[in-house]
Amino acid sequence: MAESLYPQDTIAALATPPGRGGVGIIRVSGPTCRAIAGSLLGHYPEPRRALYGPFRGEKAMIDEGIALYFAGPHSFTGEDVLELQGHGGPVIMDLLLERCVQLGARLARPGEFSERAFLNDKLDLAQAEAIADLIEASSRGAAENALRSLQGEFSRRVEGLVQRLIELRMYVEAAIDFPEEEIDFLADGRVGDRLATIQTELADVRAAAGQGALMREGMNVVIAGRPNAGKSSLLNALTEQDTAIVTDIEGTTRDVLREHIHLDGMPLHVIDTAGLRDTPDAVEKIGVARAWTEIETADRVLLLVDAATTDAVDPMAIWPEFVERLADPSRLTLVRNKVDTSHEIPGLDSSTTTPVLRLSAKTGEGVDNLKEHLKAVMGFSATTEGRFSARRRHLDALDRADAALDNGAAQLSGYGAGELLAEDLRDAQQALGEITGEFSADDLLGEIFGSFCIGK
Ligand SMILES: Nc1nc2c(c(=O)[nH]1)N(C=O)[C@@H](CNc1ccc(C(=O)N[C@@H](CCC(=O)O)C(=O)O)cc1)CN2
Ligand SMILES: Nc1nc2c(ncn2[C@@H]2O[C@H](COP(=O)(O)OP(=O)(O)OP(=O)(O)O)[C@@H](O)[C@H]2O)c(=O)[nH]1
Ligand SMILES: [Mg+2]
Repeated sequence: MAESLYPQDTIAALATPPGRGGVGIIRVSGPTCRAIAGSLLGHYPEPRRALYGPFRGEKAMIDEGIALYFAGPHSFTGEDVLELQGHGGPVIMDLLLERCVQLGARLARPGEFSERAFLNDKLDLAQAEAIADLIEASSRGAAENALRSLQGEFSRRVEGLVQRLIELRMYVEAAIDFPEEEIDFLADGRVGDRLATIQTELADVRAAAGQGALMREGMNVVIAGRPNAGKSSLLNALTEQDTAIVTDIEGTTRDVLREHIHLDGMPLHVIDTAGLRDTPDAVEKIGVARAWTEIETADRVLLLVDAATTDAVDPMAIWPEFVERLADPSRLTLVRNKVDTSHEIPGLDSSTTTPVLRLSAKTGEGVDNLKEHLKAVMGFSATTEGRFSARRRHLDALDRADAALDNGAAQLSGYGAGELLAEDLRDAQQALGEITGEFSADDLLGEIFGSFCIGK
């Protein structure tokens, strides 16, 4: 039986997607696995050896399938694990699961297998999250990144940083504790040098994690503007599909439309909105309010104007109220549409404060320039080297570690306060430890694993 730090009951769940499939797998983990296997199969299975035979129900045979047994701790969860690979029909799977429950298992919560693997030190938290990211990956690039994180690429880099921080803390704390040794560590450039090295490495990890999070989550781009500017036409041009209704009637689009595309593997969520105007129409009013909600939360806002209506390239000159309502105008790109009629040269003009893109949603000229521009503003680079998947939670932790180190560096150069430096180093270490789950609150674990699918 598994020697688990956390003695647990036995859990069971369908590991394959619900519905019909060639094969369906029920996974069971916990101390009663062996007994369940004995009752179901008629004898105890040998670990890690596929066993073909009948799965017995209480009275009648349930299925003829393959059983796989892993004796803890050499299993995915670190506990005893039994897999029942049967014919993939919902009735058979239900009967098998019900039988496991009769024999002492309970139904697993979402993510509970991975949670046990984490609690039994089979995976750290970043690796466990990478499993979910791998399953949810929406592009090859995202899947490759998740696999690298699962294999420990991200964790190793974080742990490397933690190791260096520990060494530096020991040095600084020794100097505080034994002032009589007269290690004037503040004058001693080594502390500053080591701190700077850690900061550089942290900056590298942050950049890589930022790319990883971008590949996982993508960016929200909202197309906004007056009625008839060509917003829905641009959505269709970007997705290369006839998704949105396009007419020359103002107020055609009322609902928010969302489409998902990829730019070199980066997910792009393109959002078409109702044309912004004051209107007595109750339905259109709601559409305009929804458009604003999207504009306020987008990563990037494309303010689309019909180039025939204005020569201006400064959004403040075109529509000051719009710019003022944006919380952060640096998210804005001005798109001058319909260059096929205005005869402007399509492409990006970044000589202005707000970047200006000229294109024609109708002919498609300039649309590729827009795609390049979107990748560039998100800092997306197409190299895959050294990349790994990361989540917002990880970026937050890296940001906090970075802020603590910045503080520490200021203490060192400004006041020479060793105690305060030591505290900042500890804070940085703590923040990094949250990534791998070395320090983690129960509610955080609940939140992370609760978002996994059942059977994972
Ligand atoms: N049938 C099946 N396929 C699967 C899984 C599974 O649980 N069952 N996995 C589930 O996600 C993934 C594979 N992950 C696994 C990870 C560790 C171990 C395991 O037995 N580890 C032991 C032995 C390691 C070894 O022999 O090198 C250990 O860590 O001690 C098994 C599956 C994908 N494919
Ligand atoms: N010549 C030309 N016409 C365009 C271009 N883009 C859109 N149009 C036309 O402009 C009109 C309005 O286009 P839509 O895409 O429906 O505009 P919209 O901004 O979504 O309009 P609302 O949904 O009403 O807010 C249609 O007749 C389009 O064919 C373009 O690049 N060139
Ligand atoms: Mg529209």
